[in-house]
Amino acid sequence: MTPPNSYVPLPAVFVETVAAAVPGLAESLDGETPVSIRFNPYKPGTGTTAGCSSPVPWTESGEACYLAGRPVFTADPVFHGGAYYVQEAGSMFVGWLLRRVLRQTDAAVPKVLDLCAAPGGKTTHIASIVGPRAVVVANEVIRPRAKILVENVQKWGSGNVAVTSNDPADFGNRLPGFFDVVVADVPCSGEGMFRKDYGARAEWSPENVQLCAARQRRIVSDAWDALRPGGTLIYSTCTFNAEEDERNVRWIADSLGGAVTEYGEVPGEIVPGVCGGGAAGWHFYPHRVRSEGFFAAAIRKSDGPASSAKKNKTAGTLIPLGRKDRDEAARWIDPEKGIERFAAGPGGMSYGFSEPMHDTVSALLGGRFGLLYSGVQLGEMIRGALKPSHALALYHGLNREAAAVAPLSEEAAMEYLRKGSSAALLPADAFAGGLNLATCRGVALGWVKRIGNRYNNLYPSAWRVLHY
Ligand SMILES: C[S@@+](CC[C@H](N)C(=O)[O-])C[C@H]1O[C@@H](n2cnc3c(N)ncnc32)[C@H](O)[C@@H]1O
Repeated sequence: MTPPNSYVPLPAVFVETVAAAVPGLAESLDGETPVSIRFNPYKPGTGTTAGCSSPVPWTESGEACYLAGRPVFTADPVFHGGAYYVQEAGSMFVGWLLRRVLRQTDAAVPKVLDLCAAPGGKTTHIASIVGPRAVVVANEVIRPRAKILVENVQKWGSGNVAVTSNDPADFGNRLPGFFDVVVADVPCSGEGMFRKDYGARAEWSPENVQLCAARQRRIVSDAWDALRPGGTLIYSTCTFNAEEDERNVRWIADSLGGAVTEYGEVPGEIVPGVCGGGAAGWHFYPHRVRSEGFFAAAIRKSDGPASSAKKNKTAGTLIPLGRKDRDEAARWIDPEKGIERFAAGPGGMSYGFSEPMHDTVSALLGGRFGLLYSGVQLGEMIRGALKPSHALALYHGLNREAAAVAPLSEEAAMEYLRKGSSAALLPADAFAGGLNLATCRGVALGWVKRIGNRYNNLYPSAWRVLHY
């Protein structure tokens, strides 16, 4: 058996076919991998900018940067508080496209479906761009991966994401015309990862490319009806070959009914894919840009009536909190951050939603979607008092007046994230009596409850930082 990431040569057929068509590509796949991070605009000024070397050219000012080296991210407390996301630079181009798509949409509050969403790189980026009152439905069909997606969504703390775990066809069948934008970051043959992941080289074969291309077409066509007429599909892969990239884009436009959108002003090093005579999508080649391989395209769905054949008319029911519980819930939330509805959810938990998120969650429940998370999980309401959940601690709109704030040093914060209680690193007098919000460099990390000279570290056991 090949040990993890031990050297594997580039597949010969790949070199002779895909790479031969792009001079310089094969050589670049043995070079250094750039490291880049994207900051959380909902938690401004809290990420580490110290290691930034230069901005990622296709992002907005201050949105993302390359780092001079690769720090141990797990040893940085604010990484666990969602201050930034470690994301491949090319993948951030989805944000570049989304901004242009949204400028052309007439939807006042856009609804975006991120169809293949785990672990959440694009989801957190989309949630940052669309604003707190818009709605992102992040879907991941594979359950264990969907759990990681929930964790990353909670850490990001934007409050505008619902997480589902469904087959793409469920969206096409049960929510026709619901979304203004669908992002399909489809599973692919991973040629763009050949530089940093030798496992991807070992798994590559021409047959697998064909299988991936067919699966990608199936995923997109299954979900296509969920996109409203005039809405836009953003299609992306982390591979170079035309089967999964340009040819699939052409197939989507021709067979499903849409037009490939062109945008000017793209940074020059990004190579437009050529398809059917016109530009169709953009290629990120590692010998041209500081990025792993990536491809993205935007396809505007033709105007026409929304499909309604299989429309599910039953809206799900969210049970609103009674007045007293609602007042208690509202006390924990900054009223400026757009949470307008409070409802009881599964497991005795209470949730906060913007109005558009409330409507979306109702539609998802009505369509019997596997809803794993939505809006802001507030916590458990026990006899009129909220026992706040961990997700609320990480929500950017938490009212910091609702509990004492305990600012921790880096060392103390790491001890907290280890779920430790060392008297030397994390003494009880770091906390006020009762409930405390543990923070580091202003970023919320989680809750601590102090009773007398003892305290309970309430960081979730499942998230405990074990190695760094
Ligand atoms: C390229 S990854 C997504 C990465 C993610 N968008 C991000 O930026 O963090 C593709 C995802 O598609 C999921 N997937 C695999 N098979 C699928 C299928 N048949 N339908 C939908 N999604 C699938 C994988 O589990 C994986 O999470």
